[in-house]
Amino acid sequence: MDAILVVNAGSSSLKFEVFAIDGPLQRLVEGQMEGIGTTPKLRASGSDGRKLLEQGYPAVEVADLPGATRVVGAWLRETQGVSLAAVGHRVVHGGPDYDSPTRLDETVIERLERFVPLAPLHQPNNLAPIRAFYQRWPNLPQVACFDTSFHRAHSAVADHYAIPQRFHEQGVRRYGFHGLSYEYVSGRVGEIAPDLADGRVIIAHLGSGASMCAIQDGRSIESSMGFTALDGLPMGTRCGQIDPGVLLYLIAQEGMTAEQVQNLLYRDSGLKGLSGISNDVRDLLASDDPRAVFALEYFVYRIGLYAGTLAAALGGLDAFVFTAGIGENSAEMRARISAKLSWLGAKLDPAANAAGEPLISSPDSTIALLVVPTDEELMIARHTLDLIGR
Ligand SMILES: Nc1ncnc2c1ncn2[C@@H]1O[C@H](COP(=O)(O)OP(=O)(O)O)[C@@H](O)[C@H]1O
Ligand SMILES: CC(=O)OP(=O)(O)O
Ligand SMILES: [Mg+2]
Repeated sequence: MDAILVVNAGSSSLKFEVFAIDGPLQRLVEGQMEGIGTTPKLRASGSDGRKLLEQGYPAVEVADLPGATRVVGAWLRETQGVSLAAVGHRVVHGGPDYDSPTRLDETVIERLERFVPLAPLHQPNNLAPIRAFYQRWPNLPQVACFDTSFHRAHSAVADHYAIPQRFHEQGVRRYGFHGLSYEYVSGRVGEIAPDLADGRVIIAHLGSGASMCAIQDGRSIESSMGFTALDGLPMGTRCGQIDPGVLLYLIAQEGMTAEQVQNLLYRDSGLKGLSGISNDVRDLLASDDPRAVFALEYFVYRIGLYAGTLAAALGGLDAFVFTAGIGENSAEMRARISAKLSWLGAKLDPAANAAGEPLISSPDSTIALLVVPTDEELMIARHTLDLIGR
């Protein structure tokens, strides 16, 4: 059977999904290789949730992402009887050049390498399986789908920092991320509530990485994230918006190196840094430690601030949409965030919120509140299929 493999590679895991393309796109398998380089374990399940595999591997066999790619590729071919027509990859940074999904070749891969410093936590991991597939199966079509593409039509004022223009020309721009998620969710909003398709909508992608996007007429006009996926909301381990003067202080007064600052801001900050307990909202909700309480209060407060900013960019607001791990699964967090939006006329329907229904606002709310599960992988599969002309 002809299929598309979708790959989303992180720092210690390789997530993948397989879609049949013989008829309409149909999800067949989803899985991930976790614990790469330490205690590798491959799990996979069918689209009905049925477990297909759970197997450990020696660390030497799956020492890195290329190793994980080979093991996953072999397992799919040998046991799942799929013949891959193409591989679609999530690539976090497309820089200034790539405003749409792109067929990968040597030249494109080389260009994407240049954006590694712009997304040090994501880009090298995204590129490793691309290279591994390219070496092993050079004729297999591969497509890069970028987190940044959906935001590339931002106005010049939204795309700039107030530093000399030459930096903008070098690529120091406010890109925005999570674009595949926003593209999918905004499409779903138009299906669920057609009157919102040309409305003013804020989508809050609240996962371990978190950002918010202002959408007008189905297009992104502003994002809480900028040059890198560090900006905007505080996240599991990332700081979010910070005065650049703090960085100068860390370097000049604390004598920190660039690498130390990078680790501090990407890995030891956010909810983890504030609470000293966990980066996981579930742990913080379950804790009565005042630091856990404070970290969540801070998170909700900052989401409220960005709602104001993005509503200003939109010149008003018709809907606020929750998505990703926290947004889809935590009624408690949705309730706390919605309370911060009451000045915008938001009123929650507690029963609908508890049920996680798509529409969770009450009839007298002046803005619609929605919960829309994201599906970045389906978006990648669709783009990949389009690009290989099937
Ligand atoms: N029931 C829940 N309540 C609160 N937070 C949750 C719940 N389920 C998942 N999360 C949060 O979602 C985060 C992961 O979101 P997800 O969108 O899967 O992130 P990513 O794809 O970036 O790894 C976890 O860190 C966790 O904090
Ligand atoms: C861009 C980004 O933050 O991605 P993730 O949420 O997957 O970390
Ligand atoms: Mg995610």
